[in-house]
Amino acid sequence: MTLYSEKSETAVSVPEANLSPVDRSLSWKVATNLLVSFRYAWQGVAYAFRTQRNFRIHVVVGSFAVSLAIALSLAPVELAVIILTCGIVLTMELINTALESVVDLTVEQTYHELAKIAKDCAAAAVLISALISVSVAACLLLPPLWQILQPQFF
Ligand SMILES: Nc1ncnc2c1ncn2[C@@H]1O[C@H](COP(=O)(O)OP(=O)(O)OP(=O)(O)O)[C@@H](O)[C@H]1O
Repeated sequence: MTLYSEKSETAVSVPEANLSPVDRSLSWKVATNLLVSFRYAWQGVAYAFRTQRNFRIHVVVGSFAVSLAIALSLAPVELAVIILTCGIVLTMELINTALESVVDLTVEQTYHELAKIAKDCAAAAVLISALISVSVAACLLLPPLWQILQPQFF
C-alpha cells in the first residue's frame, strides 16, 4: 500500500501486513473476564478522580445538577437528558486524561507541536461538552427554579 506525506508530498510504501486492524501482537491480554475488566475500568475512574481537579469539579457540578433536577421533579426525559450530558462531560474528561498520558508517554518532557495539538484538541472536547452541558442544564432547570423563586422576591 502507498501512503503520501502531506508535508513533502512523497510516497511511502507500507507493507499491507503492518496495517491489519486485527494485528494486536504487541498488546497484552490482562483482563481475563468481564469482572476483571470492570475492576480496571473502575481504577481508571478512581485515578481520574484522584489526580484530575477538573474531573472532581465535573462530578460535583453534575451531581448538583442531577439532584436539583430530582428536587424540582423534572420529567423523566428531562432528567435523562441532564444525566446524559453530565455523563458525556465525565467521559470526555476520562478520554482527555487517557490521551494526555499517551502523549506524555510518547514525547516525555519534550515540546512537540503534534503533542500540543493532541492535548489542546482533547481539552477543547471537554470544554465544548461542558459548555453544552451547562446550556442544557440552564434550559431545563432555570424555568422551574424561576417558578419557585419568583414569588419569594416579587
Ligand atoms: N509535550 C508537549 N508539547 C507541546 N505542548 C504541550 C506538551 N505538553 C503540554 N503541552 C501544552 O500544555 C497544555 C497543558 O498540558 P498538560 O499536560 O499540563 O495538561 P493539563 O493542564 O493537565 O490539562 P487538563 O487540565 O485538561 O488535564 C496542553 O494543552 C498543550 O498546549
